[in-house]
Amino acid sequence: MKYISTRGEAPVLEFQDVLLQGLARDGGLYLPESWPVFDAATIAGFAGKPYADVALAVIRPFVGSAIREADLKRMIDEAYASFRHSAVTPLVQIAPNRFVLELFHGPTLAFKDVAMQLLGRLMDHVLAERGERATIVGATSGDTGGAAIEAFRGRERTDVFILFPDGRVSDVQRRQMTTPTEANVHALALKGNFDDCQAIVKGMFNNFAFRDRVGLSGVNSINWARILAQIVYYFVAGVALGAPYRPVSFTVPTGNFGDIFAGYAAMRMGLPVHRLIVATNVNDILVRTLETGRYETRGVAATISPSMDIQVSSNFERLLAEVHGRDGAAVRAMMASLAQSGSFSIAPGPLADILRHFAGGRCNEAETAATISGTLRDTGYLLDPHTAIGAHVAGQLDDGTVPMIVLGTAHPAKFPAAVQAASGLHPDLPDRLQPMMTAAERQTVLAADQKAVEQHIEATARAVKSLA
Ligand SMILES: Cc1ncc(COP(=O)(O)O)c(C=O)c1O
Ligand SMILES: N[C@@H](CCOP(=O)(O)O)C(=O)O
Repeated sequence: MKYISTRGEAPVLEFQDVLLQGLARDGGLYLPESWPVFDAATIAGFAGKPYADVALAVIRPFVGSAIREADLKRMIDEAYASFRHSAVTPLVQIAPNRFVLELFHGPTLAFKDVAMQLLGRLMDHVLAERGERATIVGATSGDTGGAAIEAFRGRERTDVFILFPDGRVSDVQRRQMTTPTEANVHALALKGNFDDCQAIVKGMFNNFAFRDRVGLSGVNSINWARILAQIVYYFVAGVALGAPYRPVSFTVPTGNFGDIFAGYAAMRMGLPVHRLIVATNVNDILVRTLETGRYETRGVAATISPSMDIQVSSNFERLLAEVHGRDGAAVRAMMASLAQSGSFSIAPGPLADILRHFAGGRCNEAETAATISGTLRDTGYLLDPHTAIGAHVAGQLDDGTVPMIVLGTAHPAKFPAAVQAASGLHPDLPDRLQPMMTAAERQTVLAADQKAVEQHIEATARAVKSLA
């Protein structure tokens, strides 16, 4: 399988290089040259199979001959053995024809583990084969950072630097990043918001001299392998509820558009998907875009669903590339307008294409809290604030024709203050995570300034390398 950039001007790459690159050198995001398509019999055959077996079947066509099948299988088996539920991503029914797909049974209690546990192993494998090291960077609004650090801590071939907005993540999220003691882990608290962190990460990828000097790799969902691993659970959930013989719908708590783009990919690969519903908090740029065809950034408000406090939604560019027939010039024009004026418009044809599959709804702070308390009262099920946004929007937009699957993106114990305020219940962390709540923290506070971050990384990454 070959990969091309959404902006059409970066080298065409094989899987191993896409895995290590992160952002394409033209500033775009990599997409597979074509979508592998499974026939109905193949999809039906996923029913009842272990998660890791479905993962191998879904992921293998994208990897091709880049990694030996036995190695790929071993890494997938190991990645999902680290999950605390035998189904890996179980479905729980919360209402007639409505389900939560629990994606938070991995080591850091968020859906990011599903991809990151595999990504860490894949990167290590490719780096070892090449005899190389990499400097991993990531921007986080809370969950990607902890999952990345968990996946890469102590790995010899990588130093991992995570940029997070100081004071804007939950205590649990921060401690997941600041308490690991391994020398290759670096938590950077930036004086800004998530969009500042993400812009600095992208800026570092666009600084080719720096990028090449430190061997930069990215673990945000700009990295295709992140999306790839997330496609799997759409198939697993879909077949559990009747696909390919009947369609299903998904409502996805959305920020960077990575998770829901994985659902779009599953649909392109043959999964019958009735609708993909984007659910946002009050930072609703994507919902406004679906309503008006105009993508327009505004300030970011801090909410009780901090992981979704995002304006610049990276993976929307992948969808734009799809609905513009992979026309790199069209994507470049929209992204240039975004960089210059903070906005761009989508032409009526591509917008209609998007709206054939996607709908969107928003959920404010009071509605989030009311959904947590109402769902607990009616069903006994405790939602985290992000999943609650999905549940609320599903309630608004579900047309009731097919099973609706709400993606359960985090465990409520990651956001105990918000959950307790809404429901009166204090969700406890699992015992294995309790020690970090009293462990010493280690972080570096920096201005939200690309140069400052680059200088810190260059100095620190070299120091760690010279110890290795
Ligand atoms: C708990 C949680 N829910 C939802 C999201 C949004 O997912 P995405 O950025 O893939 O749209 C995130 C962050 O990415 C998250 O951490
Ligand atoms: N919500 C995310 C933001 C980064 O998203 P990613 O999927 O692009 O890594 C987080 O929790 O960090």
